[in-house]
Amino acid sequence: MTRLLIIGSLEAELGQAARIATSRGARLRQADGVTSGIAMARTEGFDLILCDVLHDVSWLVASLDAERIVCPVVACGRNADAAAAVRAIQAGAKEFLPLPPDAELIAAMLQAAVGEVQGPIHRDPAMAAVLKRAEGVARAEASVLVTGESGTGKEVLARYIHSHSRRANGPFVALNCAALPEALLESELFGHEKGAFSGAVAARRGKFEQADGGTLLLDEIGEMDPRLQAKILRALQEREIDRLGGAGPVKVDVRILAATNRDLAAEVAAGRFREDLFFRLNVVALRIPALRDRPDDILPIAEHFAQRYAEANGLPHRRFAPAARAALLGHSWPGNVRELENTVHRAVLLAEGDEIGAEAVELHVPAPRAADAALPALHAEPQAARPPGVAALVGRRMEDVERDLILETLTHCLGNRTRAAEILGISIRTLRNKLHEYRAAGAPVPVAPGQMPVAPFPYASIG
Ligand SMILES: Nc1ncnc2c1ncn2[C@@H]1O[C@H](COP(=O)(O)OP(=O)(O)OP(=O)(O)O)[C@@H](O)[C@H]1O
Repeated sequence: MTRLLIIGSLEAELGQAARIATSRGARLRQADGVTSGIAMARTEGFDLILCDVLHDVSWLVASLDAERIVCPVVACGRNADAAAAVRAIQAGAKEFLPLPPDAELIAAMLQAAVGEVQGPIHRDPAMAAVLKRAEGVARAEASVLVTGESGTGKEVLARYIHSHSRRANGPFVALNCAALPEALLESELFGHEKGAFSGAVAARRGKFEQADGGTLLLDEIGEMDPRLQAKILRALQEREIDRLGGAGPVKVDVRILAATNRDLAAEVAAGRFREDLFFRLNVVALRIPALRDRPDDILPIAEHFAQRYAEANGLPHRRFAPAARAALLGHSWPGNVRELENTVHRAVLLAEGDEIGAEAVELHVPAPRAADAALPALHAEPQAARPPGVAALVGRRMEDVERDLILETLTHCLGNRTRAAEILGISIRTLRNKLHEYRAAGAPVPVAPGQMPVAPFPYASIG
């Protein structure tokens, strides 16, 4: 069920949008203005916010961002012209919905907000086996640990488990444990009371409370600090959490799914991950194979995205030409499904003619490990054995070379932070902190594919 917040008056066309959304199964809340909308978003989880352009969309997006409330905002307005759509997108809205509303468009938005409802697309027997196992465990209450390389579809599988569980009508809440520094992650997980720390201007429910009655996905759990691991363990064992600054424990009824692209058993052996928590999470383990190890999935997933991005960009649906299919099948997909999705998205936009030809399928050949490529060995070999290009770096500041290497690697990984951190051999948290610094200094930082605006109308892609 999609949890929708509408900011604006429900009289006239916006009320019509609200009726369409509820008839499609959305749970609706309404706020008269941005301030009350943000207050609601702080305490309740929403999958989507629809905001009338009569209100300050830009302030809404900036406030959500500042409070780290992750929720897509769709702006909507009457008598919409291209300029109104452009302004909304520039203000940070994900899409623009012209009023009066189109029922199909609202249905598509609701579906996109909760992700792939039909579950992972697959044809390969290796993936079919994983899904069969997932369905088998979905109805149990046990924790599930989903592992697999970055971009293989761990979150998609977690949603699939939730939608096949007894909790399907409850909320599905996901949190990326690598995205935040420890102190923020703690308040994000467990919530806080007003005044619990400087900056806690209002009380806020954490993800555990937001997921009450449903499922909480702890993504990239391998990155979590040991002190927080202990708190997660307590939440799992006692079924209660402590808000920061709270007077007493709060009961929560949450099923935990965890995902990681690390080898958690090895992390336990290395003393970086608590063994007791590992056993608690690893009651059922599901490993998603890399895309190169399930080649029969490549074309069905590519067709799916070709259709989806053609629709989203107002283009006709075209099939892949035989040479394009061969190119897709011949690639090793180091970025897995995320890379395939991005490649197909680009191919749909680049293709000319009645089919998507091989020339529109731009594939990135994996680079050698950055550490091998950029740095000379300690016991330097004779000049000729050095990686090419290193001599050209002499005279540059270490800091600048590091920044260029990080941004170049991220571009190579199509904006995928997890993959870039893997290649660079640094933690995702370090990578994110560095990107934050670079962005603050005005450097252009590549955007992750999942964050690329997908425009339902040709003009909404501007901004
Ligand atoms: N089988 C699939 N069918 C359709 N879409 C898929 C499938 N697997 C993955 N995707 C899409 O690929 C992208 C990456 O998937 P997802 O975020 O679930 O991967 P992940 O393994 O959790 O990545 P990370 O480790 O980087 O967090 C998403 O846009 C998702 O919708």
